[in-house]
Amino acid sequence: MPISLPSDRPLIAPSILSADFSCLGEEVNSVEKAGAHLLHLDIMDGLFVPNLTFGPLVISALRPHTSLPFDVHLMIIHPERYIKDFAEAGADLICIHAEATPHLHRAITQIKEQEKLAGVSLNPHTPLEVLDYVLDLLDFVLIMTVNPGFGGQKFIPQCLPKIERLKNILIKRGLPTLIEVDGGINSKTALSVLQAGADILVAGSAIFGQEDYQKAISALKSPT
Ligand SMILES: O=C(CO)[C@@H](O)[C@H](O)COP(=O)(O)O
Ligand SMILES: [Fe+2]
Repeated sequence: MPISLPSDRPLIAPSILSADFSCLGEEVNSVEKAGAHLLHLDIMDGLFVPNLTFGPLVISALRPHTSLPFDVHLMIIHPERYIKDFAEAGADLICIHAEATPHLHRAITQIKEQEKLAGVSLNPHTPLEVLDYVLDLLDFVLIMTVNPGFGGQKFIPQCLPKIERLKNILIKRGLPTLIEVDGGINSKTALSVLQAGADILVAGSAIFGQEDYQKAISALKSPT
């Protein structure tokens, strides 16, 4: 059975991309204690995005350190090659990019066969229409509000109407699919993203870049 997510809104998913990699286990414990709901893990292959991060080995090493669900954001070409590996390493949510495979339906099916929550991510320029025929299969859609590849980038406000439109489509189609938003989320940008309809906020630098993780997470939960 796929994991059940908490019913709170918004759910906060700190991205460890901005954490101190020399003590990742401690960093993960700290955000868990500070009120995070999920742990966001950014997987980059140096091809789909111009950066490299880590693979399933790091995820399985972190798994015993926390009970937070693992939200794995695959920024890799042909993600279907590695879905089983990430599922076995401890992923609970697996998100692939629509732009990274010509076989989106097949890749989504593979995630579901692993009994994980399935998501598809869209780059800032990618229209929602690519999801037309798979939307009812998805547990969540991840709307990128920066060009993927790096933490600490500036939020792209032109993506806000896309979140609003997606929310309306989901309501119209009666789908329970969650909207996750990733990139440049901080206490200033969170409000407009939530007003547009986001359910899950990913934040790297706005949490791990701050001294007080609890304060940073609270500010995202109820931005003003
Ligand atoms: O997927 C990505 C970047 O490609 C993100 O998850 C970033 O790690 C978010 O970092 P901030 O923009 O919040 O600093
Ligand atoms: Fe991400």
